[in-house]
Amino acid sequence: MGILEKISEIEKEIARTQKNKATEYHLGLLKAKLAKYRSQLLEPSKKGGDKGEGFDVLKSGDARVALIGFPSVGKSTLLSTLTHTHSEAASYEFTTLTCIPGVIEYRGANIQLLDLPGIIEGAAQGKGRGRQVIAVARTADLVLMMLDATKPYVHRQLLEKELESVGIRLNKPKPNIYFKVKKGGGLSFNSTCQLTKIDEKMVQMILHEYKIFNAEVLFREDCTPDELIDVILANRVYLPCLYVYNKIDQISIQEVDRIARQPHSVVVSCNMKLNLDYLLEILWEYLSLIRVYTKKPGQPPDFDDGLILRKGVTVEHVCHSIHRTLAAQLKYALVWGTSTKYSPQRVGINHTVNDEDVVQLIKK
Ligand SMILES: Nc1nc2c(ncn2[C@@H]2O[C@H](COP(=O)(O)OP(=O)(O)OP(=O)(O)O)[C@@H](O)[C@H]2O)c(=O)[nH]1
Ligand SMILES: [K+]
Ligand SMILES: [Mg+2]
Repeated sequence: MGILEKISEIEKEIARTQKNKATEYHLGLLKAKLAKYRSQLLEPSKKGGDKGEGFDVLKSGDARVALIGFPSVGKSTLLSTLTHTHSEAASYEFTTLTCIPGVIEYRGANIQLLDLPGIIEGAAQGKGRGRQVIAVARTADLVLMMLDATKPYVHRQLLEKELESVGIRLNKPKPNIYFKVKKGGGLSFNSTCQLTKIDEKMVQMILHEYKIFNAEVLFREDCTPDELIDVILANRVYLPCLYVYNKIDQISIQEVDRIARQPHSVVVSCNMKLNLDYLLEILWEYLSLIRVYTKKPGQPPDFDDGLILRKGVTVEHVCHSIHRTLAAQLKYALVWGTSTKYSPQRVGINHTVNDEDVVQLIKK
C-alpha cells in the first residue's frame, strides 16, 4: 500500500469512529499515524520527480507574503494592482502557472508579494502545482488567502484543510509544550495546569507510534493530542493569515458587511480598487512591521529613511540594523514616541521601541 492509500484508509477510519471516552485513545493513535504518513509525504523523495520543492524565487525585502487561493479568485489582478509587476489575469482557470514575485512599497518597506498558481482540493497530495505552491507558502511571513466573495464559505474551509494537512498552522500560536527526547529514563510527564484533553497514557501511546520511549514532556497549557503531535514532528510552521475576499462588487452591501466582520478578514475589489488602502494597513499590522527613525544630535529626524523592523525589537536591534559594531559602543539612547513616558527619554539597550519612534543613539 502506498502512503496515499494508507492516509486515505486512516482518514476513513477516523471518520467512521464515533468520538467518545472509549474511543479516545484509539483516535489519538490514528491521528499520530496520520500525521506520521503525511509528514513522510512532505519529505523530498530520493528518486527525483516531484520533490515538493518550491518555485525558485529569491527572498527579498522586509517581508514575504504568499498569495494562496483557488483558481481565478483574482490573485494576479491583486499583484498587478499593488505592485509594479504585471501578472497575466484572465477569466479562465490556471492562468498563472508559476511563481511571480512583485514588491509592495508601503511606508518605506519593501514587501515581497508572491503571485502563485491556483490550488485545488487535493493540492497537498500533489494535485496540480499544489505541493510547490504549499512549499512556497511555508517560506512566507504571512499567507494572504484570497477568496472569491461570490463563492460559498466552504471554499475557505477546503483551503484551510489543505494547508493544515501539510503542517501549516494559520493564526495559531505554537503549543506551549516542552518536549525533549532523552537517551534513557523512560517518560517523564509533567504539567503546570490541568489537562482535560490528554493524559499520560495517551502521551505514551503517541510517543510509541514515533518509536520514542525516553522523553521529557511538560505541558504548560491544556493541549490536544494534535498539538502534541505537532510538537513531536517539529516541522510545523505557524503563520499569520489574512483572508481577503475579492470581487465584492458582485455581492450585496449586507453580504459585504457580514464578511468584513469575520475575524482576520478583509473585503476588497481589485477591479474597482475598493478597500485596497485598508488591506495594506492590515497587512502591515499582521506582518508585525514597525518603522523607526534615527536622529543625529542637533539635526531633525531622518523621516525619509526609516528603519523597517519587527514589533518587539529593542534599541539593540536598532543598533544592529545600522552597524554591527554599534551596539557595543552604545552608552544610551534618547527616544521620542509612544514607547516612552516622556519625549525624549533616556533608555538603555534593552528598551523596546514602538512604531514611529525616533531614536538618537549616544556612543560611549
Ligand atoms: N468582478 C470582479 N472580477 C474580478 C475582480 N478581480 C479580478 N477579477 C476577475 O477575475 C478573473 C480572474 O482573475 P485572475 O487575476 O486571473 O485570477 P487568479 O486568481 O490569478 O487566477 P489563476 O491564475 O488562474 O489561478 C479575471 O477575469 C479578473 O478580471 C474583482 O474585484 N471583481
Ligand atoms: K484566472
Ligand atoms: Mg493568476
